[in-house]
Amino acid sequence: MPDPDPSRPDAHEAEPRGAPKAPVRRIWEYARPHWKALVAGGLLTFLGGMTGLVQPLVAKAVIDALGAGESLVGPLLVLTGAVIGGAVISAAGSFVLERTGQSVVLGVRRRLVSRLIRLRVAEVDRLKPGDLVSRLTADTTLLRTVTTSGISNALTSSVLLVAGIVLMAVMDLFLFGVTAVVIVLNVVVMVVVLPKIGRATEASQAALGEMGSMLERVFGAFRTVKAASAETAEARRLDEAAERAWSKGVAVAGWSAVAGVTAWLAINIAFLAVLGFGGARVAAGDLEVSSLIAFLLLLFYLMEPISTLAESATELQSGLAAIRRIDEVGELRREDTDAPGGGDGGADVPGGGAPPPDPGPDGRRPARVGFTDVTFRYAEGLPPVHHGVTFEAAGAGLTALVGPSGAGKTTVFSLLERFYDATGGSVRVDGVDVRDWPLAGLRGAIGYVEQDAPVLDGTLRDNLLLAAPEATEAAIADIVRRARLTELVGRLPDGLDSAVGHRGTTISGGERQRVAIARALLRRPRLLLLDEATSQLDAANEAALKEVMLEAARDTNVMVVAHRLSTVTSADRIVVLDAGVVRAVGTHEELVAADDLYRDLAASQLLTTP
Ligand SMILES: Nc1ncnc2c1ncn2[C@@H]1O[C@H](COP(=O)(O)OP(=O)(O)OP(=O)(O)O)[C@@H](O)[C@H]1O
Repeated sequence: MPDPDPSRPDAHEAEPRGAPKAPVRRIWEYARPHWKALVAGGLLTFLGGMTGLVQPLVAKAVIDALGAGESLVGPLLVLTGAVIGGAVISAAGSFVLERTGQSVVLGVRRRLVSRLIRLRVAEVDRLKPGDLVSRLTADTTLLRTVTTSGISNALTSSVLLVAGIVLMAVMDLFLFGVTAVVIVLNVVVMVVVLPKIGRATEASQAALGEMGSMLERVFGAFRTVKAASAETAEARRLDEAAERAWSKGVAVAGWSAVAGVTAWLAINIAFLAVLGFGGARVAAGDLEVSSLIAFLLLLFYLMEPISTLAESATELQSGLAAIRRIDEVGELRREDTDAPGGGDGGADVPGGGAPPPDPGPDGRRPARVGFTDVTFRYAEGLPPVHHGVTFEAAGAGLTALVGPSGAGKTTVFSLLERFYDATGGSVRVDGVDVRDWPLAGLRGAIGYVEQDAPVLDGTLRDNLLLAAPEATEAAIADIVRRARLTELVGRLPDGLDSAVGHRGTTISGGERQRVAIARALLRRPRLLLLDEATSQLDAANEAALKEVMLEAARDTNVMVVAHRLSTVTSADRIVVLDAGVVRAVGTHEELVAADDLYRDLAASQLLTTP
């Protein structure tokens, strides 16, 4: 048996994370796998844009030809070709970019799903699932805009702008100087406005996430909300969050408008300035009219790249806000629940590398469970739940955990499933510390029925097969019979293929517990953990399932948490937990004779007289 090493939990902790990367680099990391498509789309858009650049030059040629009395056919044909060709190329470019944006989002969503589904239980306990959902949906959608139009538009507009500026400088250095002053002023305004857009977008997305969490809270306890007549109060909370999202959205709109109008004003002021100064120079005979017209056309042509650049910068800020929220999910600790060779290998809580212990010739050897001096607290700052729990539950048989509410019984199961790691001592299955088991192997050996026996949205069959997707029809039929589900299956319109509703809303609490027990048994576990699994059953069904439990205990290590001692009087051993320590272990008769707390518990349930 490996000796517990107090420093060990740290060995399983996350590697220290590196310094946070610059957000623009993060955008590039998302886009990098698609760089070829991005370059292709960007090039097409750029080419489409360049055809526009030809237009002022051809217009100058047309005017010059008019003045010289030459034919207009050639320049007009070139102009028409440039317009049509430019339109087709631009459309192709925009499709390629849009497709790339969708692919980037797909990649991000896949990565997020893979991370979310593998989060540590402790992380999900403290987070709000509604907010996580909004990160997967709303924030990734925001990212799409950046990677579609944002990056490539910014690049192509910059190139077009530079090309236009060079052309201007070549055409007339003085007028170019006038234009440059106006454009620099525009850039200064942008530098001030853009970070405000980023911050407002992030706050707006956070408010959306908050709405998701609130909705989840309401639908998670819908009947309670109704019964408490709390609809109005809950709706008000949702309204407030919606208003927060609205006000931040309005702020984004306001700052985006400032950015847009600044770009527009810059071009128009530049136009007026060029018209004024250029007109004066034409009047003085220093500049040809055609050159002034071409310069003005060029200026108008640059209006589009400049406003696109402003738009892209705005989108980029929104995308960065989304990336910050998406990246926060990457910071959460997750576990390696994949079979060896599976997963992405980057888990913060890896399963141990030791080969799982031999499960016996038929894969059904009952597991041995051992706790030695286990200490545990749920989080820093919270009081310890276990103060040194020690007990053995080896081989086949029924072990019951009893004790007052809050004594730490469910926590014993959570440590066995490795939802949490003990802070000290050792939790062993088959003599191997659970941290040394591959996680998938450990959980594969265990069947677990949670306290509130959740049923997932889907059919009854989906629910039974959740932990044992390969189970045969015969095995399912056998489990249905043993878990006393035959009557339910017969009553449901489509038998096993009937939907059981969101959280099992169309079946009763007792039926839900039986479905959960059947699901755990179908897996043919070597260790079966039942947490208050029969608390909602009527006397007849409880007696029947007690039979099932005892039958399973013949070749499985079955551990049950029970408040109703009637369920466990025939257990092979009863572990009495009180305030995080094991105060006694024995059979019912031994404990009634030797342990005051157990005797009181038994007496209060009329099993014995004090
Ligand atoms: N996820 C959690 N985060 C923080 N504290 C928790 C968490 N789960 C349980 N606790 C606390 O740990 C203590 C032990 O809880 P546990 O559920 O193990 O008790 P229990 O003996 O199973 O109780 P019950 O019989 O009422 O189900 C309780 O004080 C509880 O409030």
